[in-house]
Amino acid sequence: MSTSQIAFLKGHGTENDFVIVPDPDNALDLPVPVVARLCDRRAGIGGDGLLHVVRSAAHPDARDMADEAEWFMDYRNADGSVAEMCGNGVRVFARYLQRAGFVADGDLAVATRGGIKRAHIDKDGDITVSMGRAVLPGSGVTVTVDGRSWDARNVNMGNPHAVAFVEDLDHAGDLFSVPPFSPQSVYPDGVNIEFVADRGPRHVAMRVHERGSGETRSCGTGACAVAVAAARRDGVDPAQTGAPATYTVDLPGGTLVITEHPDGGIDMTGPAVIVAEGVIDPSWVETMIG
Ligand SMILES: N[C@@H](CCC[C@H](N)C(=O)O)C(=O)O
Repeated sequence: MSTSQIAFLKGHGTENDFVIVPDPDNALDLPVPVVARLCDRRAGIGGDGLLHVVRSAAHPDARDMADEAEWFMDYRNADGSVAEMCGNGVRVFARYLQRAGFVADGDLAVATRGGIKRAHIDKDGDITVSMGRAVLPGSGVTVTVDGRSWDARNVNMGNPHAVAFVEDLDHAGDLFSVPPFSPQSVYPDGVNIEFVADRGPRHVAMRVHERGSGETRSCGTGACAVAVAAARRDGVDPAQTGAPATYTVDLPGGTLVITEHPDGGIDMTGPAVIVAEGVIDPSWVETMIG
């Protein structure tokens, strides 16, 4: 990482919070320990993840998307690991670009490791992201927390999820102290785990334990996985009925509205807020990289 002044912002989407590091030319090296320290809530700035904002043409993982999407969301989890996609992250990323004057209100394409995602930005309102289709591999999985196990649905939203329906969200126990377990063979690269309880017709509540971040107050890809799993459990499949299905998903940090369309495409709508901006102390970075 260059040790000249490095700007950052802090933002969140339904309280899934991110350190945002604008770096259009991809000039910064962000090794795992530096990302982990920036996301550290006591020794760093603090966040569930980091959004490295880079022009697609300047990043090897996004160059082939540059014609369609000028900006690449280089997403990292709080432990510094790379993830394919972050739904709340795309909304906050779009809000940053709008606020910085890089894009106007309206429609925007964002390159991610999970492909190009299209966002629609209302000036001061919510942001809708077209998240693509869910893949539901047939295999059932088991989620175990603190000695208790639940059958779960395997759902891939570009990143892996295991969705378990529970009677009471408190049954998930203290996810902070006892990370949920799922079979390694099904998820060799780890998994995000959602616990879901019914709240009403097409209305659910969830808690999530995120790969690379622990329990967070919201997860956009997780909410999409939950909505699709709940729909199939309810016997609802827009591909069969030809009608879109909308589920309201309550999370500890807010509410997301998820619509699955007959072509399988999933839209996620929710807020995105920038709360602060500042400069990272270059001498602090030097102590990390020696
Ligand atoms: N919070 C995100 C998901 C972030 C990535 C995830 N932890 C993973 O490793 O797959 C969201 O809003 O989707």
